Amino acid sequence: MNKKQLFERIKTKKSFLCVGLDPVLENIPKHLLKYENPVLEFNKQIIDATKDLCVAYKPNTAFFESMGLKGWETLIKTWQYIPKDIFTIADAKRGDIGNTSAMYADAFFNEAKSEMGFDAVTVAPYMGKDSVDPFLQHENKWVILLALTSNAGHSDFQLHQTPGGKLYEEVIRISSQWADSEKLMYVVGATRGSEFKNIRRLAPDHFLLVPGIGAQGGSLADVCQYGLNKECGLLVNSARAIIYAGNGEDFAEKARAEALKVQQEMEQILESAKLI
Ligand SMILES: O=c1ccn([C@@H]2O[C@H](COP(=O)(O)O)[C@@H](O)[C@H]2O)c(=O)[nH]1
Repeated sequence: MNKKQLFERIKTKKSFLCVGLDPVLENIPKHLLKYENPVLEFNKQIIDATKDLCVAYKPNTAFFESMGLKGWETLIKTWQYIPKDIFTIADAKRGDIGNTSAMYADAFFNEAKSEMGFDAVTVAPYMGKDSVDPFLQHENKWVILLALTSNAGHSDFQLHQTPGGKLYEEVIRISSQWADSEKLMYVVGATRGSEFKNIRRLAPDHFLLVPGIGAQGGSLADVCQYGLNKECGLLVNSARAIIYAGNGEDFAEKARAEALKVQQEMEQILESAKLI
């Protein structure tokens, strides 16, 4: 899916919500345990309940990898279940020397080889251009580089002053020479509301993947005040606040109600910005 198509989906659905699929077996409703694969059933019901309200799904691979072989199989089946017109992000935070990154890229992009063809994968920029290039070489696929993360530890390195500015600013400035805004997005935490103005100065045209509303307490309004651009430019993720909105037999309805609240706020924001 290219940038234009992504913006079209956002306008059609009046939403830039990305639902995070971060399932934990111990947290899913007990009545699902009768299924052969309870986590897959949970994901399917969450997808069925929210697919008209969001434009993207973001499974974080850690939640699947932690379940061993069954988890990887669940990730594949979850990706396959997501409707093909919805943007898919493997939140895997990969990046290694070139030949290894090429294998990571195949793992998430090369459907013929790995049975998964995500639209995008999150990548750590720390090892530099040759670690990111193998992901960028895949046509019609996106790299989402970690820039300014939502966690408290973001200040340990990302805010460090370098001769060229803060380290995260250097990540954006240097990496934006590796690929344009048709292939590259950045992760910016919703908890970093005050930095969005600065980020838009460095990356006016790029889509930003924004985790941190919901369970982490970030504000959608603050993100949008400076984060929106002329093509929306935001995919705002929420996982726990949606997928665990309920844990009884009606968990999917509760998840839908929570996703609907976010979608309705997004619709108002898009209208006020005259993007729809
Ligand atoms: O800076 C970052 C980068 C990634 N994440 C991931 O996003 C989701 C957030 O989940 P919530 O339950 O909505 O808090 C999760 O997969 C994180 O690993 C992030 O939070 N911050």
